[in-house]
Amino acid sequence: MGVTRIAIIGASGRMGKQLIEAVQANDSVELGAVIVRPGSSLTGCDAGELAGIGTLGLQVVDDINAVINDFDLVIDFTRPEVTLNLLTLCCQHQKAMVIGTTGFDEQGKQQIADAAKQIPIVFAANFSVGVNLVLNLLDQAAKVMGDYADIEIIEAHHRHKVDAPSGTALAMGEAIANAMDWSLNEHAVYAREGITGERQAGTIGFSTIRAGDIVGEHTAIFADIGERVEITHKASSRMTFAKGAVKASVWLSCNKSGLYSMKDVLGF
Ligand SMILES: NC(=O)C1=CN([C@@H]2O[C@H](COP(=O)(O)OP(=O)(O)OC[C@H]3O[C@@H](n4cnc5c(N)ncnc54)[C@H](OP(=O)(O)O)[C@@H]3O)[C@@H](O)[C@H]2O)C=CC1
Ligand SMILES: O=C(O)C1=N[C@H](C(=O)O)C[C@H](O)C1
Repeated sequence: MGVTRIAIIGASGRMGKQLIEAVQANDSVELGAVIVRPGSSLTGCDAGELAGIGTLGLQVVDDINAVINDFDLVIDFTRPEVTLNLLTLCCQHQKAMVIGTTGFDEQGKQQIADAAKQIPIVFAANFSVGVNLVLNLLDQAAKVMGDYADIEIIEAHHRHKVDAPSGTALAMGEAIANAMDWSLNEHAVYAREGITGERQAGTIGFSTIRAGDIVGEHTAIFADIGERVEITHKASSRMTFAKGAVKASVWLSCNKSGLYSMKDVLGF
């Protein structure tokens, strides 16, 4: 089998540019297509110039149909509406997908699961090794402390982030809820304001910070009277996520249709 040819959609974005660089740096894959929003002023420019890594000789396009034969797999870090449109096209043309976009509602997640019956998809709210390790640690912490400790998840991101809580915070909540045999929706407290009353036992509280250029920070607290455990992950570079997405692409190119997580890719 040849080298996997990758298309990057949303190439003008914070993650899009990092992904161009990460694909270019990995010999197991090659950059097949680089796509921006229809009508974007970046159309026609060089993909390497867009990413700030010098000239690559690959032109940025604004119509994925124009490059449909130039790639095997799409990496998508965009917005839910972009991802959901892309699912149909990828199913039609049998293209694998690595999806890092966050902010889907239940219906959107179901559409991804349905598409994965036809094509291979890795879908993860966070492609870093560290966060996926944290998801495992949370399972253990919840099993030991979850039935008596107060559980809170705090996340902090840059001022441009549009969804809250972050996909990672929700994945952390899911990991804890699964360990406790809870439904996250029934146990989550997403907002507190005014006279809230005392904290209810058996809930998972979420708090969100949006400030400056924070790349992504997540903490889960398990607090009892007299002691507390805090499990924290801090990302300091988006390249961590981009390298993880490329690793997932290489792994996915050897796998059949199905819905996979980053934990599947990392093997834990
Ligand atoms: N899973 C993970 O590990 C990570 C996930 N993320 C997630 O990735 C997503 C993107 O994050 P980030 O790169 O910071 O966001 P940006 O806003 O920087 O990038 C979004 C990209 O999507 C494009 N886009 C948005 N709307 C449309 C549209 N309607 N049609 C076509 N293109 C569109 C934008 O184009 P334009 O520039 O023209 O607006 C841009 O290229 C978010 O959901 C974020 O939460 C981020 C980091 C890590
Ligand atoms: O929007 C971001 O920046 C990030 N989004 C992801 C999320 O919502 O969890 C992952 C990472 O924390 C950065």
